[in-house]
Amino acid sequence: MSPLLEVSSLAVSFHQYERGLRRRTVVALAGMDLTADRGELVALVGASGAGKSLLAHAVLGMVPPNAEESGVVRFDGVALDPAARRARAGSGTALLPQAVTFLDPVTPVGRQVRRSAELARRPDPGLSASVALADRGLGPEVARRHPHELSGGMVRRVLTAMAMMASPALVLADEPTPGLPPEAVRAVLAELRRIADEDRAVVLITHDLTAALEVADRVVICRDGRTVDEARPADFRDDGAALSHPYTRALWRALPANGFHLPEDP
Ligand SMILES: Nc1ncnc2c1ncn2[C@@H]1O[C@H](COP(=O)(O)OP(=O)(O)OP(=O)(O)O)[C@@H](O)[C@H]1O
Ligand code: NI
Repeated sequence: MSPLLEVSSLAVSFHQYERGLRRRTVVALAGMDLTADRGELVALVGASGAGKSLLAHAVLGMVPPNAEESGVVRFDGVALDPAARRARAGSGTALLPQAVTFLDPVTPVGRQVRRSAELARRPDPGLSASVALADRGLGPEVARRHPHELSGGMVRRVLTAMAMMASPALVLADEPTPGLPPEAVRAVLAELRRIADEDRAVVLITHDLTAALEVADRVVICRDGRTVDEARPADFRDDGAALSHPYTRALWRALPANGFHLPEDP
């Protein structure tokens, strides 16, 4: 059976005009491959600029207008063009965004979660919003607050409550952990794991290989707009001898706990 999400040879380039009419093409994604099935948490790991967020935006059918896309994105074995992928966004596919800027700064968060419940056509949006927040340890007092009155961990929980309102089959979490204290990081990862265990597919985009290894079923490694390797968390151990790709080994050995070897080290 086909996996829920299958991205094959996805490429994205940007056309930029510089100094008058000279056109320059920047290849941002040069061949990304990724699958994620229901019940699976797949970590997409790679350095800054590797193309992780762009891949997520392409899956949502939302690459910027000056971009040109090629490759295939399938859902349940059916290739969907960007417009069809956009039609799924917010319902079948949810993005768990990186930033608090996704929230409206002047509206209490409870109202914003309620708005998501309305968009998801929940029969009782107010009740759905309270339950979704309460499930995440956020009571009515927190629902009345504005985004700037919440901790980073609380903001993540509000964003998750909003993203999950439509009961999406696929969740794309773009860097959900930076800037959070360790216990909030653990809570975010545990919630993503729970979401996958509810028979949804989760793609966790992160720089944080250590965090990814704690919860992922598979780790997909990308570099310079390409998928270079895929490994199982169990392969990341000792000196990395079980990892087949040199770049993956280098990422593993560069972790502080493994001695900070520079990627050039043998
Ligand atoms: N609108 C755009 N116009 C031109 N280039 C872009 C645009 N958006 C992204 N890029 C380029 O695409 C490449 C991939 O960017 P992307 O944001 O996907 O990286 P990333 O892996 O998510 O990095 P980070 O970990 O820093 O978030 C980068 O080289 C970036 O400069
Ligand atoms: Ni990114």
